Amino acid sequence: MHALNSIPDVCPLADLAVEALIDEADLSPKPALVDRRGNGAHTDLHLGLMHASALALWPAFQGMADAATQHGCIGLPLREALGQLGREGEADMLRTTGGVNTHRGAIWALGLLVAAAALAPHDTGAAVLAARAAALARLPDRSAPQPLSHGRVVEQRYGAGGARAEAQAGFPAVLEHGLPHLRASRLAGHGEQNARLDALLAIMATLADTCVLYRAGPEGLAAMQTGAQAVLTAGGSASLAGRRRLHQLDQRLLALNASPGGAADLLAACLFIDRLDRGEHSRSPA
Ligand SMILES: CC(C)(COP(=O)(O)OP(=O)(O)OC[C@H]1O[C@@H](n2cnc3c(N)ncnc32)[C@H](O)[C@@H]1O)[C@@H](O)C(=O)NCCC(=O)NCCS
Ligand SMILES: Nc1ncnc2c1ncn2[C@@H]1O[C@H](COP(=O)(O)OP(=O)(O)OP(=O)(O)O)[C@@H](O)[C@H]1O
Repeated sequence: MHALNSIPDVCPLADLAVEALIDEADLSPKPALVDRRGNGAHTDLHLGLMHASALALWPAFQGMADAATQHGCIGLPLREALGQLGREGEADMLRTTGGVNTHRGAIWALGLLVAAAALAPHDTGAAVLAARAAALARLPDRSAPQPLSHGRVVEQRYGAGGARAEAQAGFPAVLEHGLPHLRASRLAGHGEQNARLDALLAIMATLADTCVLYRAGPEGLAAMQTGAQAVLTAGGSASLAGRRRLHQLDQRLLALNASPGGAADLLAACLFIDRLDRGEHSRSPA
């Protein structure tokens, strides 16, 4: 276990991961998710809890960066060290939130990406970074317990691969959808918040989000994907027509209790990858 008062110096990679989580939580208006307006479809979450959880994860991300630096290459020893650190991070999260799952998927995605960045701190372009994270995710972790998580239930019921498959494939939802939309919206002058919302919507439009599948089944998933695409087709978050569609999507997902938590995690991963791709960690590697 890590103690916050034992943090040595500023760690850019762990800082970037925590900042990505806080930026994701603060982004508003997100459909059916916790944001500055409220709790979305979640009775047990609120923005303060998301912030506290994000901050509590700093030592776990720092530990993952350190482990990658120490091991120095992709292989089973590093994979198993990361698995242990990820589970400790989850325990830190649950202690902080009183048992509520605020960031399980995000610890997984960002943890792999932090380790991938620390392995080669001067080679953190989006594609190579995601490929290294994917290689780590594909390695088996012999010590991993196999609890019947919501993701496993949904995998058995609908064949959705969820957070594991997304990471093992190199985060296609981020690289092929989130990141291109983030940058296209910025280039179009839509403003940073609208660009981030468009990135989230682009991820939602294609993702098999196991949070949504667990809570609302295939009907909920279809509502999420078609509703998100409708916002983008109408002109995105910066347009009046897009904002109307976004409001309709929010109402529809709330009615279905369908919170796109997996898409939210991947938006945080997208913001992290974007900043590394732009060289924002180069002051000091880990
Ligand atoms: C792989 C994880 C996410 C467990 O996955 P599983 O699907 O069984 O769990 P669960 O139902 O709790 O879902 C996890 C979360 O993933 C997110 N998610 C849902 N769908 C998706 C998707 N398609 N893509 C990405 N993330 C998704 C959601 O936020 C969801 O809450 C993780 O908790 C885990 O096993 N960690 C072990 C520790 C480890 O190995 N860490 C090493 C790297 S840090
Ligand atoms: N802003 C956000 N609002 C809500 N969920 C988010 C947000 N950002 C990320 N998430 C992700 O959504 C997941 C929480 O979703 P959910 O509450 O459905 O989880 P669960 O533990 O599978 O289900 P339940 O709460 O029904 O037991 C977390 O893993 C978290 O990473």
